[in-house]
Amino acid sequence: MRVVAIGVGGAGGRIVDALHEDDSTREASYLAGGSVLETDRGALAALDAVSEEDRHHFGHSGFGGDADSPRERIEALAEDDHVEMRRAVDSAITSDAAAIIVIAGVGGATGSVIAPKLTDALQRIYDRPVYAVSVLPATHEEVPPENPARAIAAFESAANAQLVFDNDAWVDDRNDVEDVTDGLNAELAMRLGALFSAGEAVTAESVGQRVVDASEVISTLDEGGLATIGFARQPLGTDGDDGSLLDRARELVGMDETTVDEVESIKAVETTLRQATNGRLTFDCPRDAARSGLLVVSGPPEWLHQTAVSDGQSWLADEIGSVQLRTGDNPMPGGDELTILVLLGGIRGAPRIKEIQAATD
Ligand SMILES: Nc1nc2c(ncn2[C@@H]2O[C@H](COP(=O)(O)OP(=O)(O)OP(=O)(O)O)[C@@H](O)[C@H]2O)c(=O)[nH]1
Repeated sequence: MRVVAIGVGGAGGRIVDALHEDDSTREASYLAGGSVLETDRGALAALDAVSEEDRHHFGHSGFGGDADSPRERIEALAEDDHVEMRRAVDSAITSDAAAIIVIAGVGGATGSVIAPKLTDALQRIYDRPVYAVSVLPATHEEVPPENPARAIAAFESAANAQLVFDNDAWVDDRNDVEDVTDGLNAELAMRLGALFSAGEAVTAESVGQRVVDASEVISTLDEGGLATIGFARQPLGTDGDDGSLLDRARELVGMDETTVDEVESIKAVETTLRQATNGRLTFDCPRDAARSGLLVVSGPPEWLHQTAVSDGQSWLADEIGSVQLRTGDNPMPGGDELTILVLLGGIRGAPRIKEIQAATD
């Protein structure tokens, strides 16, 4: 599924940069374009992969200079420059993109004010879904509580859904977020990349038996609310001293290079799926809070036995208690790992969000 990524503010810009990096490592590109809007010239200049023409500085109108808080200043700027901002990103939005994603750290003033307004403006013009990627601040950061609270609420009405990344789940409270942003952004970009590149097959051999196309991702996110991504990988090439899983599986079937035993495949999918679902999600929430789900199993075609995939689907359906579960496989000919991506959508009433909203009461 091809997407255009629009980053707003410091976090938004760096995450678009990381998506470009991730996209360049994939066999089939999912990033149709990337654009960044930022008030801080230094942060714009520090980006690597975003082209010069896709970096847009705003805030030069001088409005908001006498505002009481950074948030009020950005609100005044947004009022003055909103048409200019929307036009600035228009050129990145190409017709081959099935969706637009607007990315921001919602703890800051720029991201929390501008990104929901931009989402609303894009939603009015383009006839394709506009998703927010909201990065929540870690609890040990000192951010004005109204920034995340108001941004989450504004995205709820402006975006088709919010894919959430919670820094709190990923940053140790002894660390400053700014010291670990490269790792956080690479992780988020890898998970978004795994979601959007599923189904972007490059060869006939890599077309799955149950292909995940753009409409499956869109339908999963159609439940609105929040979404979170789980991910796990299992190397098939090395398995400690016992020889590789791949080798052992091939031995079981008489050294046939292209066949993998069904039982071995079922076990590998099950273990990896449990890690993806019960391990760290981009945003932690009770698994049964989801109203929709998407399971994507990727790996060498000989490992993607239909029984293994459908057993995995049954396990996940039980775990999340959702009837709206879509499943697909994504064959990677010649690959040496099995990866599982779980997208949970339609999440509402998550404890972490209630906490953020309560902080402003
Ligand atoms: N995951 C991640 N989080 C970040 C990154 N940079 C900042 N953050 C988070 O996002 C919040 C907002 O920071 P920025 O994006 O720099 O702020 P901004 O939107 O530019 O807004 P102002 O600088 O306040 O005008 C911070 O409080 C952090 O929680 C990043 O590169 N990755």
